[in-house]
Amino acid sequence: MKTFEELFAELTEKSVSRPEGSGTVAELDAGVHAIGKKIVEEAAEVWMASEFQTDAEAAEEISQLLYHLQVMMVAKGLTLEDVYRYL
Ligand SMILES: N=c1c2ncn([C@@H]3O[C@H](COP(=O)(O)OP(=O)(O)OP(=O)(O)O)[C@@H](O)[C@H]3O)c2ncn1[C@@H]1O[C@H](COP(=O)(O)O)[C@@H](O)[C@H]1O
Repeated sequence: MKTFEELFAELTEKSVSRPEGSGTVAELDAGVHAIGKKIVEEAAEVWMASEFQTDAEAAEEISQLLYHLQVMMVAKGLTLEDVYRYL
């Protein structure tokens, strides 16, 4: 179990250290366009799971959407504070 902040710190570190086999590194290398498509795909899965599947499945899809949003933040060089200031 990890928090939103802990995941962001992990992804930021991986974007620098670029460990072999990291899906995050591969996604960052694919670029903003590809990450954006992944976000749209995961958002649709959140909608479908929330409307038609179990709460646990909805929660899992939401976690995946949050992950891909964080990858976009790292790709754009945005910090948590850059986003939190609008919450
Ligand atoms: N939380 C996540 C996470 N959520 C979602 N995903 C990715 O997003 C994909 C979404 O799954 P789908 O159900 O859409 O499966 P899919 O369509 O078959 O996925 P693709 O083949 O299209 O990638 C997963 O296969 C993962 O590749 C994640 N990948 C990594 N993390 C965490 O990010 C950290 C860094 O991971 P690595 O960079 O892989 O080391 C670790 O703590 C991981 O637990």
